[in-house]
Amino acid sequence: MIAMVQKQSGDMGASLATILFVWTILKDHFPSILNNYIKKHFHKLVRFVSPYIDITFHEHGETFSHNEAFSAIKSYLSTKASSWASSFKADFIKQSKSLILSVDDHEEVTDEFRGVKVWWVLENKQKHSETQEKGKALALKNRQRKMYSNNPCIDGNNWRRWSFVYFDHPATFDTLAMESKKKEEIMNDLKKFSEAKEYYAKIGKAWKRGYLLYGPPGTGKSTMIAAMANFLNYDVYDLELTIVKNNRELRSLLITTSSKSLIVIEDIDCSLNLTSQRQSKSDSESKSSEVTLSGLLNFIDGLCSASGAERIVVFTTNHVDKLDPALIRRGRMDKHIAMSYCCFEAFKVLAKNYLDIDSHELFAEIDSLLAETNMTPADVAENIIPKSREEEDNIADSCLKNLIKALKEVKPVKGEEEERV
Ligand SMILES: Nc1ncnc2c1ncn2[C@@H]1O[C@H](COP(=O)(O)OP(=O)(O)OP(=O)(O)O)[C@@H](O)[C@H]1O
Ligand SMILES: [Mg+2]
Repeated sequence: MIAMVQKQSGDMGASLATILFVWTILKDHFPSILNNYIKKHFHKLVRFVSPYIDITFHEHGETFSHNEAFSAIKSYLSTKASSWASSFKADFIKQSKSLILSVDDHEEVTDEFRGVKVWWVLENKQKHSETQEKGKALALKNRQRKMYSNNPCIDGNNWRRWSFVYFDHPATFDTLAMESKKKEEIMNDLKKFSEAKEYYAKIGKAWKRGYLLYGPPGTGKSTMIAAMANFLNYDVYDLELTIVKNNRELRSLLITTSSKSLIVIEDIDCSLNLTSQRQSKSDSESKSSEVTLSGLLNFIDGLCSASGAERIVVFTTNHVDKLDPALIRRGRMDKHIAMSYCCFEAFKVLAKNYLDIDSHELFAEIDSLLAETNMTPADVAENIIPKSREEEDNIADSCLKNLIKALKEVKPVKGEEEERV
């Protein structure tokens, strides 16, 4: 919003007209370098003789906060505008229950304040707001992210629900050992989710997505969570259910999580033994924790519907078959991801990470050994880490030989053809 206030009148206005006239002639007849030079001084001159003062009121302040002055002017002008302007915008203003009419973009409203003439113009500076949006996104990207863990509730009044450390996990999808097709699918899914604010609002669903990561220990479930958080630039809330006493506490913890966060419940099967059998147990048997499956599900379902905040809920388990079907049904856990033993493609990611090699003469042998062996990426990684200083001369060679030896020691699991990572 720009207010042009009349400073002086008479001669000054005439001088400005003359300067503008001369400027038009100069512009057409001088080369661009000279043109720039004249331009600089021309603006100084115009400012000096101009009979007006321009005052700009931005809608948002430097810190992207809303400028109260802007709203006040908007309301003030709505009373004036009706007699001057012919094109209006109608909207709500904070703390006002009724609809406010305001001047449309570029529409001018003339006003007089203590004998001084003021022209008000609403200017929609698209570029400026784009810059603000970009600035906001950059600030969000560069903020230091946090990893929270919940504290037990000892004194209800002074309960510090979450403690945090700065989140600085190096895992990314690049370093995650997994088939590239599968990785891409997950990345696309995450990206789609993070850009779907309007879609969730349209269908009236809470802006959240549930992931279930399952697989044997050491297959990269926790590593995947770190990669997801890094990919999305989210905070992580590591929710330890075993120290949550009841549903009330659980709710209180969940509603204090912030937007753009991953809420993680690791080893969901062990956390509370939330299985069908558990539900049928009597209250006395399950009083160590009163968090119930239905409580957990309700909060997860209702989570963020009030605030419209963006959250991803991740459960991990080593035993997917032990989980209550209600907990993992589609719609609740939207995506089920099997994390499994190391395949050759996953091994190549690890070889690149740990040894910085893309190929090696021993790769073919490793390929066929991995195809008939169940070894986790954690074990593969452990075997290709250089163990001693002597290995430094030919690190890749000796580390790959270590791995081959270890693979040969692991008995092939016949008939148990599990899906590989
Ligand atoms: N898919 C993988 N990609 C890269 N590194 C991995 C992968 N899987 C395991 N690792 C390595 O092994 C270590 C252990 O893996 P991680 O903690 O992610 O396994 P997990 O599946 O969460 O195991 P658990 O079920 O015991 O919690 C990691 O720190 C990482 O170095
Ligand atoms: Mg883990």
